[in-house]
Amino acid sequence: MAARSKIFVGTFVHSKTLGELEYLHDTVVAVDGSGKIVAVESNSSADAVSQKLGWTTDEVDVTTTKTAQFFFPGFIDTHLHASQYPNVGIFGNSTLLDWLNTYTFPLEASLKDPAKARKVYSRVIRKTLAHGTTTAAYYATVDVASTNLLADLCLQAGQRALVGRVCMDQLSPAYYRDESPEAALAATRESIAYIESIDPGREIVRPVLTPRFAPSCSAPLMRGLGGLAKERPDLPIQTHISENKNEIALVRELFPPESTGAQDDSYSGVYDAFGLLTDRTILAHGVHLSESEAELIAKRGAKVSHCPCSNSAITSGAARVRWLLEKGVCCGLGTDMSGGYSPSVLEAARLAALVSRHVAMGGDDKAKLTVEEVLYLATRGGAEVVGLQQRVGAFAVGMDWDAQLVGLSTVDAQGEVEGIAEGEEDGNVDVFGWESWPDIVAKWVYNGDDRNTRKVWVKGRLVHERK
Ligand SMILES: Nc1nc2[nH]cnc2c(=O)[nH]1
Ligand SMILES: [Zn+2]
Repeated sequence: MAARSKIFVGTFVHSKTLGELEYLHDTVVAVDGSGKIVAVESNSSADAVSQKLGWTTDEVDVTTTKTAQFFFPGFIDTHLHASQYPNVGIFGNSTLLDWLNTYTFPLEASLKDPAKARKVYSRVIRKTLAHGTTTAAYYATVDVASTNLLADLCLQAGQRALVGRVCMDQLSPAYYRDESPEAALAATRESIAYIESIDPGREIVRPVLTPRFAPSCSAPLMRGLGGLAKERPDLPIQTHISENKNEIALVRELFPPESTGAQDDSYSGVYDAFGLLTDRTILAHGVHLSESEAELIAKRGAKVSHCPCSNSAITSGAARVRWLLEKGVCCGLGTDMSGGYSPSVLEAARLAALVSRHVAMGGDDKAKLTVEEVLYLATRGGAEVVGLQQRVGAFAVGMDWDAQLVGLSTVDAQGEVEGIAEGEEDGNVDVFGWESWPDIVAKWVYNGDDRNTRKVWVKGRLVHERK
């Protein structure tokens, strides 16, 4: 049975460009039973739009914003490890390579247990949806069955997702790696075939080629994955790059240019030599890229997932987002759980703003990212990073309704939060009534959290409602 049509009325905020948010007031957005936006009309009414579309009022659900509420596009988390969710906040004083061995590989390996995988994956999907993440680019684990389970659970919960089986055949403990390059490629094909079988139209879930990072993959595995990427030009690719200085030194040691045929000894050159640096490639981190690497990435059209929470938590460094953008590299935001401690893209946006200020304090004042810019990265930028810019990230006719209803609290004359009943929680972002809309949005970015994410839809389906 087709879903009911929906009409949304009130204030809508979304990115027009990197530097500009558009505020649409007294606006009506109509969404058909397939989840597509079929009308965006300002200064109109639900009745007028329904009539125009030939919809009768009793077949339409209407949702209207209240004071200090607005619709915002769902967030796109361009990089996170579903399998690492139980470890959020657990990283001590570690840095990347010891963090992987101490905390990460043991947990990921343990998700071979289907009951444990179900428990973790069900929760991470619920949690990220509750934070407004409507699209997630997930890494699962090496294990095919539990990777496929993650795709099943995303589809059931209605979270749009790229789901990747992690390819890794070297430099991790023997209990957690692919047995050979051939085994890794066969397992990857198996997982791709399964994910494509459960959602052949790629409406909600799709597979993604996932070489963990160069140090985890032998040259034959990288070559095989490059071949698969060529054979399947429709598949996205995700990996890590240039996150940590010891990691970069390791890549230089493992892949000297004479062994790969690369032009130089750069990290980006390694992926490029194996055919993995493409316009479908999502590169997480990119903290320590050189000028020539950024230029190569831009030339290939590969994208960067900026992960400020992770880069700060495991002391990887401060990625220069403005510099990447000016080089013409498309960027989005990643929570990188559990290198990052938070499941929230709003937190990633806030930290992107703060980290950019640290870059600015290092002497490059124009490095500072504005509220408008970090929200662009969280939505439209992220959509481009994962290759879904035609479908999600903004409100326009022809795009899918992937959205969140954001609600802040309003303060009455006595300084009390309005509309809070006895026993209910108090507001966390207070709106006094005299703020401009840009100020309201800035307050949300710097003080908001999942308490403000009142409802979330993916492709027109209500997938989360805050009780
Ligand atoms: N942050 C992060 N970096 C990585 N590099 C290789 N694997 C990982 C991972 O799981 N997390
Ligand atoms: Zn990661």
